[in-house]
Amino acid sequence: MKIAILGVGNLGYSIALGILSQDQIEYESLYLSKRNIESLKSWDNIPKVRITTDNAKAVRNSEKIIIAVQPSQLNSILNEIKEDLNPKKHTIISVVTGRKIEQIAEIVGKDIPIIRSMPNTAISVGQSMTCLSANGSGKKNIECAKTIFNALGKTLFIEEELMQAATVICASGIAFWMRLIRATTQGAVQLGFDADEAQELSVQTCLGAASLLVKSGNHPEKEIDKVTTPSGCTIEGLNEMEHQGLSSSLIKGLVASFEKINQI
Ligand SMILES: NC(=O)C1=CN([C@@H]2O[C@H](COP(=O)(O)OP(=O)(O)OC[C@H]3O[C@@H](n4cnc5c(N)ncnc54)[C@H](O)[C@@H]3O)[C@@H](O)[C@H]2O)C=CC1
Ligand SMILES: O=C(O)[C@@H]1CCC=N1
Repeated sequence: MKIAILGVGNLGYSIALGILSQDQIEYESLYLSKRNIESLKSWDNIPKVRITTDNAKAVRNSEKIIIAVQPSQLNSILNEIKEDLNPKKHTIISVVTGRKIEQIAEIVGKDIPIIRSMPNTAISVGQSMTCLSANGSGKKNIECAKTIFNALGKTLFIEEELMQAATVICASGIAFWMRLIRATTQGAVQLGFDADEAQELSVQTCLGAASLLVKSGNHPEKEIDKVTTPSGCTIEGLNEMEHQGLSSSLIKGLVASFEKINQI
């Protein structure tokens, strides 16, 4: 596979880190393109990696074109590369929030295979949850996107109309889970732990809770039932959190995020 990432900012950088650190992705070349390449200078010596500001050159020398720019930058980059795109050679994989496959096809043409993808920043450590959707010709090439993103976490193919919801749950979700971890860390400090220990306790417990569900496939309440001793401290804490609106505030936050994303 010859891969290009156009727009190596927060997410593009995380994807590049993930590709470079996973041996399941066999790439012949990885072109990394951004406007100011100063921050990527140290990557210049990595075998098969090419750093450039020339998007068209990156496209000419690649097959899978991952576009990771801000929504407002998308049209200009598509206009820059459209003459170099060939439907028999290229697949566009856009991770741009809120921009539909149809909007990309309007600029590059309907024949170009287009895959819309929504990973999250945990892709840099091979633990992304990545949702994918595609146009007609993109669907034929979906395996290449799955090869990349399955090596960097898990993937789910979804209808494109669910992509905004997936963005909130999975991409913004990283920030939401970070806040929950931070809050439990703050609680642990208040209860007597040093900050470093508090974070370790919180993070490992979070990982343990997620791992229990991954391994068992159980509903969270089944695992909660195992922890909540009758009249015990867990149910006391849990009920107080719910009286204060824990589940309700999380759901309202997700819905607010979803409403905002539809305006982007
Ligand atoms: N940060 C995140 O967790 C996630 C971001 N996204 C989406 O991914 C996209 C990128 O987000 P970020 O990485 O956070 O943005 P960013 O602003 O950090 O990165 C964008 C990069 O593209 C470069 N760029 C802009 N125009 C260019 C051009 N014409 N040619 C080459 N490079 C160009 C910029 O210099 C910058 O390095 C956005 O659409 C965002 O909504 C999606 C999922 C998660
Ligand atoms: O906050 C945002 O708008 C972008 C989309 C998902 C993650 N970051």
